[in-house]
Amino acid sequence: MIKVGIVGGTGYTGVELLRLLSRHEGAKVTAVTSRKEAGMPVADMYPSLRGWIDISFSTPEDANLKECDVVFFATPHGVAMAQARELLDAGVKVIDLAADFRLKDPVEFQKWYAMEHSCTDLLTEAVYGFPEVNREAIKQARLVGMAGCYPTSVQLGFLPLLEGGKQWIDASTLIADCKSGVSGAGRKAEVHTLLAEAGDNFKAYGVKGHRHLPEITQGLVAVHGKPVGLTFVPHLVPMIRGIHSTLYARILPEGRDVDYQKVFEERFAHEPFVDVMPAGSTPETRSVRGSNIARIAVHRPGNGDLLVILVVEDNLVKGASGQAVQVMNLMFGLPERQGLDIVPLLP
Ligand SMILES: NC(=O)C1=CN([C@@H]2O[C@H](COP(=O)(O)OP(=O)(O)OC[C@H]3O[C@@H](n4cnc5c(N)ncnc54)[C@H](OP(=O)(O)O)[C@@H]3O)[C@@H](O)[C@H]2O)C=CC1
Ligand SMILES: CC(=O)N[C@@H](CCC(=O)OP(=O)(O)O)C(=O)O
Repeated sequence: MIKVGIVGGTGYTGVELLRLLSRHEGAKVTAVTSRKEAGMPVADMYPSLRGWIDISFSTPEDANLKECDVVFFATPHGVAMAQARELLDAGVKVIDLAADFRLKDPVEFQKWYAMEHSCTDLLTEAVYGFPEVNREAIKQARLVGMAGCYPTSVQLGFLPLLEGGKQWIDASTLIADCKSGVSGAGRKAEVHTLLAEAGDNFKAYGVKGHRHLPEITQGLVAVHGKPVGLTFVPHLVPMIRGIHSTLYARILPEGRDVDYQKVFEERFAHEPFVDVMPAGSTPETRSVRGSNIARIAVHRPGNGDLLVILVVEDNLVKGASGQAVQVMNLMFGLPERQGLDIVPLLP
C-alpha cells in the first residue's frame, strides 16, 4: 500500500485528491496538511468524506511527510519548490499540482509567476505531468510538475494536429477560446468568485497574457518540433466545475484531404481517459463532471479550411487531482485506471 501525503488538503484540489484516494485500493492517505485547520478531523470539515477518510489535518511541520512514499502539493505556486529537495533526498516522490515544475526556463517562470525559482537544479529532472505525451518519462520520475487545467484541455485538442512536425494546419495562428468554472480559482475567498460577482455573469480575463500561455506553448513546441503561435483567451463562467475549450486551427493545402475524425480517433484509441466523440458531437462539461475523462469533438464547418475542436474536462479531476492520481499510478507501476474508474455525475 502506497503511503500518501497531501500538502494543502483543505483546498479544492486537495479535497478532490482525498475523495479519489479514499477509494484507491493501492494507496492510503497517511498525512494531510492545513496550517489553518490543523487538528480538525478531515470529515468534520468535509462531511462527504465521513466513513472514508479517518485522519485529521496536521501542520506541514507535524505531518511526517518524509515517512510517505509520495507527497502531493495541492498548494499555491512556490510552496513545493521550497520542500521538494528535502523530500526527494529522503526517498519520497513528489507530485506538484502547482506550476513550480512546469516551465523549464526559470526566467519564464519568474516573468509569469512574479517570484524567483528557488530550486532551478530540479527543473531539468522534473517531468511534466501529462500522460498522453510523457507516459514513459512519468514512469521513471521522482518529481512531477502536473500540467495545468487549461493546458491539459488545449494540448489534448491540438496534439493530433501538431505531433511529429505535421504540416496540416497553420501552427502560427492557433486560437484557444476557453471557459472555466469558478472552482478553478481555488477555495480562498476572493471578490471575483463571489456568487454576486461570478453568478449570472460571463467574462474574459488574462487577455493580455495568462500564465498558462507559456506552459501550453512549451508543450506544443515540444511535440511539434517547430515554433507555435497561440492566442489563448480564458473566460470565467457561472458554473462550479468544468472547462470547455473551443480550439481553432486554419487548415493548410497539405491538410485539405485529411480525415480529421479518423486522426483523432486513432491518436486517442488507447488512451484510457480521452474520449473522441462521434462526428458532429458537442461535448458538455457535465458529461465529465467528477470523472477523469476528457471528451473531444472535431468539427470542420462547411468542409472549409477551419478546424474547430471542442474539448471538455473537469478542471478538478482531469485538469488537476485525477490526472495527478493517474500520474501516481504510473510512477508506482499500478494500473493507470486504478481509483479513477468513475462514472461522471449527472445532473
Ligand atoms: N482549482 C483548480 O481547478 C486547479 C488548481 N491547480 C493548482 O493546484 C494548486 C491548489 O489549488 P486549489 O486547490 O484550487 O487551491 P486552494 O486555494 O483551494 O487551496 C490551497 C491549499 O493550500 C494550503 N496552503 C496555502 N498556502 C500554503 C503554504 N504556504 N504552505 C502550505 N500549505 C498552504 C491551504 O491550506 P492552509 O492555508 O490552511 O495551509 C489550502 O489547503 C494551485 O497551485 C493551483 O494553481 C491546478 C489545476 C486546477
Ligand atoms: C478560473 C480560474 O481562475 N482559473 C485559474 C486557473 C486554474 C489554476 O489553478 O491553474 P493551474 O492549472 O495552473 O494550477 C486561473 O486562471 O488562474
